[in-house]
Amino acid sequence: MSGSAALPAVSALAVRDVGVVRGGRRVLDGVDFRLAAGQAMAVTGENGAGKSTLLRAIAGLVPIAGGRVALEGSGLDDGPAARAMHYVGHLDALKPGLTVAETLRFWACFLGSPHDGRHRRVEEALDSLDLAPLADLPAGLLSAGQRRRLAFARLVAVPRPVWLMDEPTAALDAASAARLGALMAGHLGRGGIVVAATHDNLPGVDPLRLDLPGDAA
Ligand SMILES: Nc1ncnc2c1ncn2[C@@H]1O[C@H](COP(=O)(O)OP(=O)(O)OP(=O)(O)O)[C@@H](O)[C@H]1O
Repeated sequence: MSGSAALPAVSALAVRDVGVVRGGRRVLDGVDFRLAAGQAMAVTGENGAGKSTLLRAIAGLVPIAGGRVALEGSGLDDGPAARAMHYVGHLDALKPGLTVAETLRFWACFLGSPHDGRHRRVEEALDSLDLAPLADLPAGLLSAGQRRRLAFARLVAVPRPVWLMDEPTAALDAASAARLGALMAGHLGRGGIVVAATHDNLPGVDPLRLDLPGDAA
């Protein structure tokens, strides 16, 4: 397994008493946890409990109505720090006309640092998610599971310490889920942090658990 890049330092992700209001309704209330470098959290709860909302709030994609999100030890701990995080949601934002390799090159250039060996990282990303045989295929022709693998390849192409993953194993077959598990385990081993909303187990990872109540109202 590849993806051996050193990560920018983050000693912990602290989510302190976070609340979120959506559509005039309180969806999350008093969510509070801290993950140290190397730790993973599986966020569970019934449909509508707020799992996706929590990930998006941590990523700074939806406003929080109270509390705070901090990346300790990074110098970025005053509020959400998007450039230290990857958010991989349900909808894989892929341009259908770009090939798999072009997509990864675009991400590496657009999101990565100019000094972090972009070309090598793109090769690593193709390899890590078994995408090399699909490198020249337009993203619009990929199957659901292949699209998902391409979305996760971004995590390798652009190293960031915090991975926020919404239903990461959805649409993945057993072999791809195992690859993803190995990728997550490697990330944690290098001091990364993972928060995953999931109804399933996370293969190869033994996460802490946060079960959101069904109705925070
Ligand atoms: N843009 C929005 N505007 C208003 N309400 C929203 C919006 N997005 C989500 N919600 C509401 O927020 C609540 C939490 O939704 P969320 O998608 O976070 O749940 P979830 O736990 O991820 O669900 P699932 O398991 O079905 O994916 C739901 O009641 C949903 O209707």
